[in-house]
Amino acid sequence: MSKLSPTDNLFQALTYLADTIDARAEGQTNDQPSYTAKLLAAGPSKCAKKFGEEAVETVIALTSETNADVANETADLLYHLFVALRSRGVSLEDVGHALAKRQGMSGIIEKENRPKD
Ligand SMILES: N=c1c2ncn([C@@H]3O[C@H](COP(=O)(O)OP(=O)(O)OP(=O)(O)O)[C@@H](O)[C@H]3O)c2ncn1[C@@H]1O[C@H](COP(=O)(O)O)[C@@H](O)[C@H]1O
Repeated sequence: MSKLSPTDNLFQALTYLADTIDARAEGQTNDQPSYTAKLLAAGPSKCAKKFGEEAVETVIALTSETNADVANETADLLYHLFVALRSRGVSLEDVGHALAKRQGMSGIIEKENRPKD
């Protein structure tokens, strides 16, 4: 079997994480207490708050900590984002569609073409 590229690893890790969060949301555990289930049970506002806390920790790492710290904080951030999305019923496919619509479009031109208030 051919070796996975770093991109394949990231994709597989994100897919595995999303599937695990889905499983916890559906009550599947591995006979250990589940942090994901606890967070989801607390509701979307709590999930959003935790995501915000992790975002601040990621900003601090980006501005003043090591690259290894940045990678770890980013992993926390992605986990909490996925849980927050699940708590709101927004799927990764929904996010994928939003990203696909933007492909090939300059961010500067998109901003210039936004409806004016
Ligand atoms: N990637 C993660 C992950 N990243 C961070 N965390 C947890 O997020 C929590 C954040 O830490 P905090 O100190 O902010 O949490 P806290 O103080 O308990 O939070 P509050 O009191 O504010 O609610 C810690 O308990 C971390 O272990 C994660 N918990 C789970 N996962 C993944 O989700 C899978 C399922 O986890 P369980 O749902 O726990 O089985 C795991 O196998 C992992 O793959």
